[in-house]
Amino acid sequence: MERVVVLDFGGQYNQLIARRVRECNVYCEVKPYTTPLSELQAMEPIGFIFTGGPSSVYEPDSPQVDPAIFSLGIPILGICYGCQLMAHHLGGKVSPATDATAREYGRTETFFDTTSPLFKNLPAQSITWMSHGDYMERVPDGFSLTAHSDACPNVAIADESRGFYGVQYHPEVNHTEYGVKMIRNFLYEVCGAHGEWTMGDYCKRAIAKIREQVGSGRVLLALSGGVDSSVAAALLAEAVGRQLTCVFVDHGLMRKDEGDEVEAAFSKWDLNFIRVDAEERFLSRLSGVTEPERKRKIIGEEFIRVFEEEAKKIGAVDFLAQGTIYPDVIESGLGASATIKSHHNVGGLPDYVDFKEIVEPLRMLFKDEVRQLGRELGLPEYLVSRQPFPGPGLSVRVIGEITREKLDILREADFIFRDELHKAGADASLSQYFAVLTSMRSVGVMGDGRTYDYTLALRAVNTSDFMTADWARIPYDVLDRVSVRIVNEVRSINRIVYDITSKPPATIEWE
Ligand SMILES: Nc1ncnc2c1ncn2[C@@H]1O[C@H](COP(=O)(O)OP(=O)(O)OP(=O)(O)O)[C@@H](O)[C@H]1O
Ligand SMILES: O=c1[nH]c(=O)c2[nH+]cn([C@@H]3O[C@H](COP(=O)(O)O)[C@@H](O)[C@H]3O)c2[nH]1
Ligand SMILES: NC(=O)CC[C@H](N)C(=O)O
Ligand SMILES: [Mg+2]
Repeated sequence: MERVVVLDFGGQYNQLIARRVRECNVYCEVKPYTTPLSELQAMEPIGFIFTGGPSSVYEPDSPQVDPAIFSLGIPILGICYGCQLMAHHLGGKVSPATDATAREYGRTETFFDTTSPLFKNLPAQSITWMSHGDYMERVPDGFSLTAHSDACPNVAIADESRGFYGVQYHPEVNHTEYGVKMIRNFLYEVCGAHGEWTMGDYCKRAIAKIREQVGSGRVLLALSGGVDSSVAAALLAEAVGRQLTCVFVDHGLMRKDEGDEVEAAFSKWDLNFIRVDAEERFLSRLSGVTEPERKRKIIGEEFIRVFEEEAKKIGAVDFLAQGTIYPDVIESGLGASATIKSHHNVGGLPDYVDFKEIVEPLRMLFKDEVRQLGRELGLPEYLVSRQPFPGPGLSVRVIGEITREKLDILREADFIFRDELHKAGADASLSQYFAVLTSMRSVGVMGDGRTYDYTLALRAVNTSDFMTADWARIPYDVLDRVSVRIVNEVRSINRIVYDITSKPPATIEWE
């Protein structure tokens, strides 16, 4: 299948670049810039995209590429740092911009040479989104200038004969008006893509691949009832039928009534389904643990131990399947980006796992692609469009030490928040919403008496990719109803706050 390799230099929007390419029906993968050239070549890409990144190419330890990449005859699109890197390697000069020259952040009116393949059929003037402090002082030989802004003469460069294109702005972000069209032009006009990446095709290929990997073996799927593992269940059931057993672990960190709801939903499917009550063992291992990464690692390990035990009971299970998706892999610290959180199913996995092989049929898909695949497989819309719920569950929503009592308080409060949002018809437009027990106490007054109780935080965000997010503007009267109900109906909470931070700088979950 035709593919593009996105070479990661540590930019914030790298996942977005990959998503945009896939939206244009071309498959792509993100690889760290340190990947050996031979490995990149073996992937037989039709094009490379070099991402942005925080470094400056002229610094001694800045990320570099094997210069031989420029002799492969494969087109390259460089974005920001990636553009500067290309210029630097091919004989141009990159320098820090002084105020007088071209340091640009944010929306920028930009002027394009529409005879360039990258800007074909686009307006000659539009808004781009910039974020750079360096600029190309000298453009390499063989390159022409194909865009400029008022502040900067060198906004885009091109060497059509070699298929090398560089842009100083970020075409992948929504603020760049025609960004996706420019990426599409690179793929179709420059790399000669045919657009082979569609969900229907992916579904067929994934089923064939699972059959080939698993043969007549038995598979245990870790099923949470969330979107990813439910889609994985449908896909695996299609591929290997009764060779599949789905194991749902009730770790005592679920939301109110969730365990029973998952069991009820999946008992109706034509599946081998097992619910394991593991509350006691998870809570006892988490007792006294306060550090978020430590909690995540414990949960990741305990999950695997439960799966191993269940596999022994079934007998002759060689394969452990999980609903891991691409952002789980990327966010767990692949490549040049920093590890923000260890996802229990990737970075949180213990060193030793007693299964012959792991099956992760969604490992290369983004969330919206998983939802699309679910629809392709005929899953009901309510299941496919649900808000995500993290594997470590409420353990990352009780700050610090987890106790049964705190979990119960949080479950009740979280239920009221979700219930009121649903009644107000506000839930469908939110990407994710939940309550957090901060474990902080403060003084209040109730029934003329002094209280010294917990502060609860409410969080609701909108996002398309969960990599960046904005806090949701929930109407005040809805927040008011939630607040009144929680302080009245849930004991031990006397103060409620609403989280108004975006991601970045915060993350969606509090731990
Ligand atoms: N309680 C659980 N029991 C069994 N497996 C689980 C449980 N929680 C998580 N997993 C496994 O870990 C994977 C990652 O969890 P994650 O929450 O990202 O996905 P999900 O629950 O399937 O979907 P969603 O992101 O929509 O919640 C799941 O796909 C599943 O394989
Ligand atoms: O399955 C999961 N295992 C985890 O360990 C995990 N941590 C965060 N999340 C979910 O990922 C999205 C981004 O979350 P953050 O902004 O908090 O990193 C949000 O949707 C979070 O709910 C997880 N999902
Ligand atoms: N966003 C980026 O890739 C920034 C690249 C480079 N460090 C600059 O500031 O110009
Ligand atoms: Mg989940």
